[in-house]
Amino acid sequence: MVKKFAVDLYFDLISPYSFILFESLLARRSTWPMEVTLKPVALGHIMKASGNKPPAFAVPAKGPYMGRDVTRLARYYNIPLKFREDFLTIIQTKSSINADRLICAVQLAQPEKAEAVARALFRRFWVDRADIFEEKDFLEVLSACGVSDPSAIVSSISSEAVKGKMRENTDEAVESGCFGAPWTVLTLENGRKEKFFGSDRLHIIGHMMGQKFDGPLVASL
Ligand SMILES: N[C@@H](CCC(=O)N[C@@H](CS)C(=O)NCC(=O)O)C(=O)O
Repeated sequence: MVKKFAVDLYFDLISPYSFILFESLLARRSTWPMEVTLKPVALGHIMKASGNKPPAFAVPAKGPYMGRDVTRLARYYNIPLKFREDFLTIIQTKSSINADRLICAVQLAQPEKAEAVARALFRRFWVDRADIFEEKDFLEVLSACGVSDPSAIVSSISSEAVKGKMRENTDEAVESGCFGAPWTVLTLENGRKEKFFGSDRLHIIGHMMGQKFDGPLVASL
């Protein structure tokens, strides 16, 4: 049996580049020998802990660039992401932490549904331009994904177990040198860990596993 590489994908739903890597990396599981573990994190905390700032606040020109760049990337990967014009307002007024915690809650209670829930949340926010901030948003997503007992899962978002899982992912990312999202940690055969910032290092991740990057993705979305 081919040995699989362990790949930890740290992401925040509020990050459009995280959505791009979520889809483009996961789609390659059918050809690359890897086991991907999804690790939702609190990007705001990572920014603070690493002394970073959201790019558009650090350098105003990065805001409009990001909109164009993300749109171009999404088109390249055939991901129906639509960059939101209200993105800067949203990151100043809302938090995705509960939506990220919702993924952790599903991972703890019904792990086989966690990837579908993460995808549904990404799509809801970045494709349908709907909210992922309130209990009603979460209930809709969980029901659509066939998660059983959605109300109990939503209530568990504020439990110590779920909050602790998010904290653990976030601290682990920061300790590994993370300063933004997405962040990927690939464990090589000799145990060495290679770390990657961004969705634009996919070809190098594949290369380090001895795999060829086969270009744009025909998404099954
Ligand atoms: N070049 C990267 C950009 C990723 C990126 O800008 N991520 C944002 C969050 S959406 C971030 O954490 N930025 C921190 C930074 O640029 O230092 C890519 O293509 O994925």
